[in-house]
Amino acid sequence: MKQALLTLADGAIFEGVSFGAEGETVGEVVFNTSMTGYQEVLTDPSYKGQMVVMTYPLIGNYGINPEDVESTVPAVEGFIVKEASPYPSNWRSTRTLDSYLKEQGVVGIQGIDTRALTRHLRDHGAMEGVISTRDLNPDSLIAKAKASPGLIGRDLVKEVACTSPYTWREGPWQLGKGYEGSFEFRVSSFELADQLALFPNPSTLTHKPFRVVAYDCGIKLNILRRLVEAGCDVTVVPPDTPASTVMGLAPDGVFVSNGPGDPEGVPYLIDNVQKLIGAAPIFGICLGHQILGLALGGRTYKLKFGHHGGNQPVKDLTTGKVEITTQNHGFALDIASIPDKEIELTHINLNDQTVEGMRHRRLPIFSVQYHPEASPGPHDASYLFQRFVDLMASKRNREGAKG
Ligand SMILES: NC(=O)CC[C@H](N)C(=O)O
Repeated sequence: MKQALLTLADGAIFEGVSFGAEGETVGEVVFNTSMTGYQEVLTDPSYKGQMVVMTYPLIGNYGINPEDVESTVPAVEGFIVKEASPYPSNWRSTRTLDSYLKEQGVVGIQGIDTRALTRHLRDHGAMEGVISTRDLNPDSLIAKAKASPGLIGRDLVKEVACTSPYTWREGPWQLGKGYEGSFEFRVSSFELADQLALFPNPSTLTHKPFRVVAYDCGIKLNILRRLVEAGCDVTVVPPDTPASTVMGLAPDGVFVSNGPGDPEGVPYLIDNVQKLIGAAPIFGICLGHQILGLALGGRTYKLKFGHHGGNQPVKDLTTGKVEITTQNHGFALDIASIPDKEIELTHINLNDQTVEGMRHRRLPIFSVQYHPEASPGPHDASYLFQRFVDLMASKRNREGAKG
């Protein structure tokens, strides 16, 4: 067993054992309270720049399968667990967590007191850390953690977002069937010919499916699958795609995805979304919600340790219902800072009363800070995909009535 060290920027030291890849890695350390779903956590692109400590003490017990990923490669900078199970037991498992992390080059550490680490992060806030199997000198590692760049102001979106557009037609996973439909990767420019290839013939456009253009800031695959399930034909575009190009695709609606890091680090996307306000129905999830808030002239700020896990209680103020939600964010929106007084708070977090959702009273715009696509986690918030479709349908009906 090879020794590994985790140090935090404030001088805290945790001694453990290497698992996954050997080496050295730096990132902001955050804790995730999901009991299962470690594959989805590892591959959620929003974790770029961060290392995750799982609070559940046994991780890896149902192994790794090729289907439960939220992007093709892991995004986490490092993985921290109490105990990594070497004996997975599940009919879908094809390998161990340890061998997967080794193959993917993700540095992990196990055998540390993850409860103590989590309490430390709760008390002192999420902070930079280093895991190393190479350098076991605590002072040198603490210095490296202190010197690391952190998340504030950095554009991590460009490291995980697509660089050319593609269409997506695959629906959610079903027992006995797997994923429905096929995912088509299309590298194209936005010339007119491509637009016609990307979307059905204009004469059929008044019927389903709804044409959605999704800004990819590191989009989780299950969001795309849930949009398809709700009746959308999705074209995914890079975050620097100009608003005029998006409108040139004549979308029924625009989606703005989750993504890593500080929302203020992606000013070009804020600018694009600002130009789309009032032009098309818009739905934002997580980073997309924060970007929408910034585009509306509001402000975002960093939470002390954020919300990461599948057990966050949220109240929908429009229905009075409480839902248990999946979350993964370290920044939040200050809704009071939005000058447009037509913006309404729709969802709050019942643990700390922070903003979890908003909508515009007149325009077809809404967003949530949490993850209705779950993956991993509860499905209580699936209705939000239907809300998006309903907004697009009523816009179509209005336009149909006019025409
Ligand atoms: N999942 C996300 O989209 C995260 C949004 C943003 N990076 C945050 O940490 O708040």
